[in-house]
Amino acid sequence: MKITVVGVGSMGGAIIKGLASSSADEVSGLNPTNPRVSRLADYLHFKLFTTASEVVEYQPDVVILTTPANITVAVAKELDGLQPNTIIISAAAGVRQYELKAVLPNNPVVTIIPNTPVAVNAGTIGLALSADVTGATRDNIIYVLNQLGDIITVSEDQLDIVGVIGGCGPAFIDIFMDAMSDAAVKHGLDRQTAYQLIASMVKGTGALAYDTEKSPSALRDEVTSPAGTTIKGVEVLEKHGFRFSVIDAVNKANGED
Ligand SMILES: NC(=O)C1=CN([C@@H]2O[C@H](COP(=O)(O)OP(=O)(O)OC[C@H]3O[C@@H](n4cnc5c(N)ncnc54)[C@H](OP(=O)(O)O)[C@@H]3O)[C@@H](O)[C@H]2O)C=CC1
Ligand SMILES: O=C(O)[C@@H]1CCC=N1
Repeated sequence: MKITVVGVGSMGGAIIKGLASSSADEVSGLNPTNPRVSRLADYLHFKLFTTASEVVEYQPDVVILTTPANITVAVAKELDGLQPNTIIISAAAGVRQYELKAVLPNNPVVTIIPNTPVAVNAGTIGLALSADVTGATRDNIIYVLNQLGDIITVSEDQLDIVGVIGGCGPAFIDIFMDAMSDAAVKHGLDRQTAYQLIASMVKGTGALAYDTEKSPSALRDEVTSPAGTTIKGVEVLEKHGFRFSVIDAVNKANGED
């Protein structure tokens, strides 16, 4: 399958890395001339276009839109010569299917919110299908996204909150990990050992929750030994409003004033 990623920035680059490492497909990118992107194309060996008309001429089977959200509809409009069965997968946060359908009326359109771990095929991808996406088209979308990580299928009106948790979530976890590494350094660990320790701990915590399907509170209870060390730390997190900070970060990222 020919897959073209339009907009090779943080997200587009992560998707290309994920597809390049696992895919038997022909992956390409479109980005205005930019040395950073040229270097990535050389490194990962993908075909790089610099104009929409080159992509139209190339006739990919799947186009993944990862351009800045505010220009994504205009970028999609430039692709209006694509063959009608080219699947459009938009990753632009907040851009609705009807807006893309208005400029590409003949193409199947779905919206996703992926996250940067797609680069290592461990992504979380919120997917909103549309009513006209069925059969082989739907199967091809699932085939492409499955290579990048877990697919969470939701209705389009749920995609914003799925995007905040799954898409913004890695940044929130990164801040937590960075703070933990400062604490580890304060208590004598070197920075590299701290990073390795924390990344492993977060990976394992996620894997345990995922595999056992236990609730986070049940898993926390298994760690907090009576009169032990963990509960002392939990008390401090509660005292400083850690939970409220997390809930309110999600509120604000989801557009609440
Ligand atoms: N970052 C993330 O974790 C996530 C991002 N998204 C979505 O992905 C999209 C991109 O975000 P992100 O990667 O963070 O942003 P970036 O700014 O890192 O990437 C945007 C890319 O688009 C390129 N670009 C600009 N104009 C055009 C154009 N006309 N045609 C083709 N490419 C163009 C830019 O090129 P140049 O730099 O050369 O100007 C840049 O490489 C957004 O819509 C965002 O909502 C969704 C989920 C998660
Ligand atoms: O910050 C953003 O707007 C994008 C969407 C989800 C994650 N990053």
